[in-house]
Amino acid sequence: MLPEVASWLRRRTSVSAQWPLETLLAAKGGTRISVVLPARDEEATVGAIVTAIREDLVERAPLVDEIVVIDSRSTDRTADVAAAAGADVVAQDSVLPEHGRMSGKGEALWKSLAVTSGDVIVFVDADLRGFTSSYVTGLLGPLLTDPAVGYVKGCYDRPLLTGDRPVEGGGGRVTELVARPLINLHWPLLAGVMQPLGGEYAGRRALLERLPFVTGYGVELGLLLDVFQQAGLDAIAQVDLGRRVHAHQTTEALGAMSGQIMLTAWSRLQRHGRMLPLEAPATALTQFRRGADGHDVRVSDVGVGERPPMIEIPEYAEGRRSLLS
Ligand SMILES: O=c1ccn([C@@H]2O[C@H](COP(=O)(O)OP(=O)(O)O[C@H]3O[C@H](CO)[C@@H](O)[C@H](O)[C@H]3O)[C@@H](O)[C@H]2O)c(=O)[nH]1
Ligand SMILES: O=C(O)[C@H](O)COP(=O)(O)O
Repeated sequence: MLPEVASWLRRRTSVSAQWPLETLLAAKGGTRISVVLPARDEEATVGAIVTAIREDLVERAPLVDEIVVIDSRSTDRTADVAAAAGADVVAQDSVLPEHGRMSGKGEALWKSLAVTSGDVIVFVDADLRGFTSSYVTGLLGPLLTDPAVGYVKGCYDRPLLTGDRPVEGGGGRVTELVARPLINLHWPLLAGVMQPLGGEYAGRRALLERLPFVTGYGVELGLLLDVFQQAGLDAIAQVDLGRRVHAHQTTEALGAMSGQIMLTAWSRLQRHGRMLPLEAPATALTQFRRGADGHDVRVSDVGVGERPPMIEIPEYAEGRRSLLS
């Protein structure tokens, strides 16, 4: 391991228990905090997550100022369940409609910047099981107590739920098979980030609004690489949140996610001058399924789009200016 990585790990890794609520309340001062949950068809889990945050961090202690669920074109009761649990629910496509509709998780997160007011924003996936509010307090710890930190990633143990009992350490397959090797190959200084794709992280608005957001599942890798490029390793911290259990996607779906991750990495290699300009990679992914007469071919487009930094959107920038004046 590079000495810089070992040093970063020592200085910038903590565990959520190190950040008790009293410490955070004392450090919060006038900092507004938003929690954002992107959600597509998460009626089974979103309610319990919103309830835990509302009860522990809004009602019992005034730490979180708003909980916003971005409803990402759900076809189930996600919006109703989230609203009943106490979240402000915003339909992804109702935000900045004049800027069109892109799709996927990254689009939901980008749009969340335009409808929240926090100085610090905490993102939490809406498909987590066994969620506790210590996820949120843990992620807030370094941000509320150290002005040099701008971005905090969660890390955790990730079991794979299959059959009767979980396979410990078996989850996070795209992380282990695609993202981590890519990061170690091209961005070795980021090798200490234990869960680069994890969906639980927090950042300062002043930083997030200056970053482009990749659509789809490239958003986490894009943000991590861009924060590193713009703010440097020391602006990043990570907090051990314990264990993370979520709904697993099929291997086929993870293949498409991996394609998006690789294309995102490729775009940053080009943009950050780490690779000679080459012909753009193809975005068609060919996959196979056993059919009645041999193999059925499925071709999907795993190309990712990109939204510009939110601060470049006139409607948003105008709102920010009037807030600050
Ligand atoms: O179009 C979409 C797709 C997903 N989601 C939500 O985003 C979160 C994560 O999506 P999910 O499909 O559960 O992703 P995972 O399979 O869990 O993928 C992991 O890896 C991805 C790639 O880095 C990250 O985006 C995820 O946060 C991380 O959990 C969930 O709340 C989804 O409901 C949306 O809001 N819109
Ligand atoms: O983060 C990942 O690597 C992907 O979401 C896959 O996770 P899983 O292997 O736990 O389903």
